[in-house]
Amino acid sequence: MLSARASAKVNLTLHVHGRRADGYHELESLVAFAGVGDRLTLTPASALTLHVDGPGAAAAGPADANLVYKAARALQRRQPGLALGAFALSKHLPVAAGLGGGSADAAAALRLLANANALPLDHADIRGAARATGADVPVCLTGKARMMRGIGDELGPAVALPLLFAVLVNPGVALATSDVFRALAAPPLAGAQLAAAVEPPAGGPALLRWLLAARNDLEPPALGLCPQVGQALAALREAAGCRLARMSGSGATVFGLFDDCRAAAAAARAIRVAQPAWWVKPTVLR
Ligand SMILES: C[C@@](CO)(OP(=O)(O)O)[C@H](O)COP(=O)(O)OP(=O)(O)OC[C@H]1O[C@@H](n2ccc(N)nc2=O)[C@H](O)[C@@H]1O
Ligand SMILES: Nc1ncnc2c1ncn2[C@@H]1O[C@H](COP(=O)(O)OP(=O)(O)O)[C@@H](O)[C@H]1O
Repeated sequence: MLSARASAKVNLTLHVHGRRADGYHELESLVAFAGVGDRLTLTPASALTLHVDGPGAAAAGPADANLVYKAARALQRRQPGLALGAFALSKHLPVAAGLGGGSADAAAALRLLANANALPLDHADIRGAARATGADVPVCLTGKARMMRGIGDELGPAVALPLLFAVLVNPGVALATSDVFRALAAPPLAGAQLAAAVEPPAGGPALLRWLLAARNDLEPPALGLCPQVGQALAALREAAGCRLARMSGSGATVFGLFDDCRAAAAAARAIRVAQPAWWVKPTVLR
């Protein structure tokens, strides 16, 4: 049996440049990965199957619509002789949460299938299957912090982040990515003057200044659709030692960055006491 971690993705920044003719949006985002996630295993078998359990299993929807299947089928179309097998997904991340849980699961499926079939991860068919499965899957496949551009298909070099002590807070409301982009009502991309690609600075203080000067353009429309995003941001901002609080992706999960792991743990404890129904996780982003 092969096993892979599917780590939550956190968009430390997310700038939307505009809407393309096909409805997708070009963006620029510094993506990092958290120490919390789902777990996927693959046991050799002649047929492709998927069993889902864990606290998020029901919210993830029917197994046959799972992104694990979509990724496996996308790779099988490109590699007809692909050895498949029985997947088991332990679903812990909140669903439709801006943490890319489904994309992380799909990327984990591609990593396991690559391993089982002796395919290198940078094989054109693995990369093609990732792109065909979802905009966030290519970056999740790499699992390393980096800038993501285009609609998620253009990836910058891996970025060595300093230790980022964080708390992730999901206020228990599912937000569909497409609804948040629609509410943004971004201008068409055609004619937009795109600035040259920028890489984040190395080093803690410079990186924090750079992060503070950046934003998540999807936060205002998400706040309009889901006021609980504002409550979760306020809870983080009130916590001692919180340097930055921002929404990840299309929400509703927000993250706070803290001076050290004790401050992050204390903030997580206080938020859990005040909001026992929320999903609250202290973690390190890398
Ligand atoms: C916004 C981001 C930021 O990392 O994350 P999430 O909030 O979903 O985690 C991603 O770009 C989401 O990636 P992913 O969730 O894989 O998107 P997809 O399944 O391909 O697209 C879902 C829907 O989102 C919209 N969409 C997605 C990506 C993009 N660059 N422009 C878009 O307009 C489209 O309406 C699309 O139909
Ligand atoms: N393995 C999966 N985990 C979570 N959601 C999944 C999965 N497969 C398919 N989905 C569907 O994908 C949608 C987006 O889920 P998710 O990836 O959790 O969103 P987000 O990227 O906003 O965190 C959900 O509506 C869900 O029904």
